[in-house]
Amino acid sequence: MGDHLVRIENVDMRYGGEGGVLAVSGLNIAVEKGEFAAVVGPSGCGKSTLMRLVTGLHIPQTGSVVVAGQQVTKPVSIVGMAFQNPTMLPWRTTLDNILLPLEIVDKHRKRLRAHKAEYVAQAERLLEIVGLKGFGDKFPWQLSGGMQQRANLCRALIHEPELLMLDEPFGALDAFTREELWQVIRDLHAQQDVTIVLVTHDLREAVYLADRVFVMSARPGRVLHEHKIDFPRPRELELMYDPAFTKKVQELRGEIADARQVA
Ligand SMILES: Nc1ncnc2c1ncn2[C@@H]1O[C@H](COP(=O)(O)OP(=O)(O)OP(=O)(O)O)[C@@H](O)[C@H]1O
Repeated sequence: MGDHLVRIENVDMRYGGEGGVLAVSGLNIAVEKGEFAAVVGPSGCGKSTLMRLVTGLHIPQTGSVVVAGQQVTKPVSIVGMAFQNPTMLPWRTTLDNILLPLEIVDKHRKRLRAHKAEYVAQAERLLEIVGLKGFGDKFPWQLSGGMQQRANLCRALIHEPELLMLDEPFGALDAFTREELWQVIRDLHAQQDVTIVLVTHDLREAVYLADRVFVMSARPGRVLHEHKIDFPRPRELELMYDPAFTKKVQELRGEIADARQVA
């Protein structure tokens, strides 16, 4: 069914060679093109390992990882990534930080030289979507934590990746800023034609943003439950007061509590 951008089948991933830590085992995950998927689970269940598998930073010992129809055997260039702590270079302006991935990826480097104005316009368009219009010439240290995370999202999207992987990107922010950024990422997803996989501990975040939520078991991680989240879009923050929303969050909380007990 559907057209899968990410398909993980029967994957085992062990750290430190034979006899090492089995991080995930029998992992199966399929994410459709254009979908917003969230992955939740107990601490240490292998969520970050999953990110590394999809981006090709780890190659599994068993099973297969296919992204955009290609078996993953090395780092994947159609992926954008954003992590909890944005690492902006302090000596570069925000705009130049956003353009950085283009200087690193071979394919874009030549294009960047020839079409700089186009890419600058694209960066400015992204800055506008995330609410940072006019901040491109500021240095990262002149921005608040939430603003840096907004810029970080622009940087992850500048090369127009088909897939955006987000590893707890809002974890370090206060509750209000986090909610603001949920709306930013919701709008980016709606406007950019990008598939998103979000790894998070925050169940409200998962249910508010995602079309599909995967619940992982304790280590070795595998998917215990998969939920389709059907709340219509665009979703407003008020949705979180809806009894159906709370019910879904509680259902997930119960499943994770059970998964922890098995550990
Ligand atoms: N380089 C490594 N060497 C050995 N074990 C590792 C390594 N990286 C991760 N692990 C182990 O593999 C398991 C999964 O790690 P991973 O970082 O993927 O979990 P996680 O779900 O992201 O954790 P958390 O929820 O705490 O962020 C953990 O139990 C961890 O101890």
